[in-house]
Amino acid sequence: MQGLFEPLETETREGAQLAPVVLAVALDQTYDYIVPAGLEVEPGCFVLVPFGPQSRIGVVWDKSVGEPGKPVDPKKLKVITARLDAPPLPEISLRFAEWIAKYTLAPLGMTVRMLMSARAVFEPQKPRFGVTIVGGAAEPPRMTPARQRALEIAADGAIRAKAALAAASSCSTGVVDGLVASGNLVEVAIPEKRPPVPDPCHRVTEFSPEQDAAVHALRSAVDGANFSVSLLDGVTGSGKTEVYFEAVARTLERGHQALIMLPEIALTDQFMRRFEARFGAPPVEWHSALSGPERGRVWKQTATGEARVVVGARSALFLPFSDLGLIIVDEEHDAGYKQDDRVHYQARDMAVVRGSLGAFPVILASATPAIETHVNARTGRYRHVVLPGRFSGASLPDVTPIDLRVTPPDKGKWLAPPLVDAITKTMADGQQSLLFLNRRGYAPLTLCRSCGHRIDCPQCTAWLVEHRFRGKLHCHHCGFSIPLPEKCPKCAEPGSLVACGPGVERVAEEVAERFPGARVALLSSDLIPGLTEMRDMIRNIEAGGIDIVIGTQMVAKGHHFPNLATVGIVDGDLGLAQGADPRAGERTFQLLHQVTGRAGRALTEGRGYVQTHMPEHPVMQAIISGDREAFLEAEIANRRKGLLPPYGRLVALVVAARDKETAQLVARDIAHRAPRSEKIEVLGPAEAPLAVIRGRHRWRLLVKAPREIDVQAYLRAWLADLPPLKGDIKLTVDIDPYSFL
Ligand SMILES: Nc1ncnc2c1ncn2[C@@H]1O[C@H](COP(=O)(O)OP(=O)(O)OP(=O)(O)O)[C@@H](O)[C@H]1O
Ligand SMILES: [Zn+2]
Repeated sequence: MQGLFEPLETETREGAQLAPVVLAVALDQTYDYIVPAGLEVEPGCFVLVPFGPQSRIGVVWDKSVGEPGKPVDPKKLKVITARLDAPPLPEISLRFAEWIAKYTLAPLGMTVRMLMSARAVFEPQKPRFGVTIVGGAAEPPRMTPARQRALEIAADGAIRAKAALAAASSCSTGVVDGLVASGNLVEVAIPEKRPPVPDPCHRVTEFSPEQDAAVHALRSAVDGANFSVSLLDGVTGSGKTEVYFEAVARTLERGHQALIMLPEIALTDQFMRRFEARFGAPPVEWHSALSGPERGRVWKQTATGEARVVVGARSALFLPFSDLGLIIVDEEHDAGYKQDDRVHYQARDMAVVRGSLGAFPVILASATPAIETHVNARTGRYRHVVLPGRFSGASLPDVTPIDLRVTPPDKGKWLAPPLVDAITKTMADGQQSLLFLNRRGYAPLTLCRSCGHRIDCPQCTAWLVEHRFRGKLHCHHCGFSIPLPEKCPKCAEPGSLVACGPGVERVAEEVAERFPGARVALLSSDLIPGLTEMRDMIRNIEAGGIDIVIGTQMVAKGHHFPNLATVGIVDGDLGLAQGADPRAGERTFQLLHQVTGRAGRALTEGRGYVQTHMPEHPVMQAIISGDREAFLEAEIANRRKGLLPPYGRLVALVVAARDKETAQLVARDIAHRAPRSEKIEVLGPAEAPLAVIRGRHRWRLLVKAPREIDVQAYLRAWLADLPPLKGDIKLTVDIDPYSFL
């Protein structure tokens, strides 16, 4: 790509060559810097520049961006300090950063910052040194058995770290040092490990006729060598992964890199193994559990093209791929693709943008596609590739509602008798059960029986959640925590506190009581120390070492547990109460459908049970009947009528301040200054449902615009005219919001 760059646009002022630079800070423009004589810079390369009193890293841009304001006095121009060693960003990364900044209204510097997500790349590299044998050297003057062993092992000519050689020859590193001193070994830099290369022809998968048609459609999208979006819409267990692997294979054959995005990369051990079985080598992983140096290595390997297939979380989209030719967004409906921090972007949508900028195909895969994606497939904007049945031939699980009004659980218990019976029977059959509750901890509320006090977070409008295993009360919004109190913090009555409602820990407690012989696994992100432990646990479940799995949403996604027969949803109504969220119904449907879809994937029969107080609710009806199409029709009709996405566009503005009145006044003032428009509605301000987070009071505005309106232009005009926000007041702009709290 770099060859396609236009020559750098530079001006000459008083003979100096200038380069526009974007700094990775919250500023929306380039700054001109003098390129010192003898230094070569090109667009995309990283430079160190003085900025105010500091030194900062910036990216040389290929044109000036933003309002440079008054021309800078040439005498005040500063000089680039140095060019950094990191590979330059390809041109497409610059265009991508600009696109996202424009779309999300984030400053360009902040989207550029996302392109620099591996700090190690920009730090001076300390090469690691190892030792290797010196051919033809004379025997060391003093030969010991230890020296002998070390030399025998080193004889193969490999480069090893000193410690590794010492360990292999059961001697101390002192022995190795001695051999370096005697000239028998020499210290050399250890070359960076190259990632193994996936082989598109490693294994030939036999496909069913239905799968084969889908494979064909996706392959031809790759062969089209142009931008297209395909929705791979297949029921749970239909083999979407195996099918899209063929698109990856084709991309590799054509010599391009591929990116597979997964919502929960920490849980993808199974996925990695399947990839390796298909391609003979693992993909390169990108996620938050990587160490700093690992991140640096992956970042570089995507730039050099050594990384052929990257599997990553949403931030993988910002890696500097030199020749990306395919993006797959698996579980494309997953709300985890929306980033609600700093730059508010929806990674699935930005993957589509990246594909269009790079003129290559994008594949969105899901068993429960987002309404937006469905509409795009129906209108023909996306290709619709369907896998209607499970690969194993098994049918989708039957889902039975358990009406909690009719058969409630015993007092102080959470599993209703029909669900308990189902688990008992499943255990007797030697099969697995899964209990799903999307709530971490033991109980969501701790109440004083004596004075009625509810223990809440001092900094947020939220109750503290009891985590009994860790003996703490926790705020899930700000991380605040206190040890479990023994008496009421308000009335000081000892022993008066009671836990209300269930979290997964409490369900686990009940399961242990009811099924004393069962082997139980509790999967909740806060209870598992790390990636390795998590992967071990998943493998154990897969291998049948567990009878009852209890988990939060981390068990809902993507797993394939062959022996799992029964899925019980402890609280089916949990996601439906999110008042203002237009996606609450859709999201609940997706989650419940995905969870029940874990059952009966390899066995002939799977069963799902949903505990609910409202079995007649349309979402419950859709889950129970399995009639996805009817549910979609109703949801799509609702969206159309309400001008909700994708028929209309939403933007959330959130004003936050330490002082409640200030937040409200500022929000009102902002609303008041909204430019008049016949077509655009500005709703609010209203106090946010989560009225206080981390001690900041929050007020929300919601902008509703028809699809065809350039809502960014409207917002830009509006925001440009606002008086500067004083003190600690913060305004967040969230285009296409997913959170309405
Ligand atoms: N053609 C095939 N040959 C062999 N095994 C297959 C084939 N297709 C699917 N499978 C197996 O069937 C199981 C389900 O496939 P897969 O996990 O790809 O489905 P999925 O559609 O991605 O499911 P979900 O949406 O529930 O995650 C896996 O164990 C997979 O290896
Ligand atoms: Zn809090």
